[in-house]
Amino acid sequence: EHQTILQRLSIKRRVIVVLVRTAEDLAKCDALIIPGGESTTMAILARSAGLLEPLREFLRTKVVWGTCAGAILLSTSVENAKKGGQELLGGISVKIARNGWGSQVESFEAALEVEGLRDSSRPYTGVFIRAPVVLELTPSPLDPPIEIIARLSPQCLPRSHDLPQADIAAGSDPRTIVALRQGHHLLTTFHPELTDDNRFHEYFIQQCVLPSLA
Ligand SMILES: NC(=O)CC[C@H](N)C(=O)O
Repeated sequence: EHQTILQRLSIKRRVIVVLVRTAEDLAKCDALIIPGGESTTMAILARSAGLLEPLREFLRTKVVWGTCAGAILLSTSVENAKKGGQELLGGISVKIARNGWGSQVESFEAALEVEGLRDSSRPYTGVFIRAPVVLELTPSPLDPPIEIIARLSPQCLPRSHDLPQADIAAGSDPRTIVALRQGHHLLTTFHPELTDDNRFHEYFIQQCVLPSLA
């Protein structure tokens, strides 16, 4: 789905999309999207494909965007990991909870206002499927700062939420954060590839990837 959207973007510079299954595929890339799926399985498969270390190395210098399970892999610490643990790649200094809004039946959509998106006052539909929840921002003083680019608004929180009203109203609860950037990485807890709206992928190419190649 990410590939389909990237290929239909109308930007001047052509984007060549490669599906990454091996370290050789990865070596061809300037930037990477780690898609949704199942983070524990993805980490196990990445290990057996010999991709974990190449991915960690890639993260040190290149642009990476993690969506949903990909966002979990990009985090530095995880709660609610499966028995046996969860290997992470790290790269973004957040603590995240797998399935933080509940199970499949609690999946939901929410209208988001995303900072920096083209036509940003037009809501962007976030699709949340067994989505992770950001529990805490944990940058050390030496880490690049974290920029929050979208939060769930009080009216759009899923029914399963139990967040304190005062913190939601103040926009200060980290659990309402659904998109953020740190250094050259981007994290979204929802699935921008599952909408017809190209704007998030356009943002990724224009605001994250192209500047890194300049
Ligand atoms: N839609 C998704 O990517 C779900 C993520 C899944 N809950 C996980 O833990 O990996």
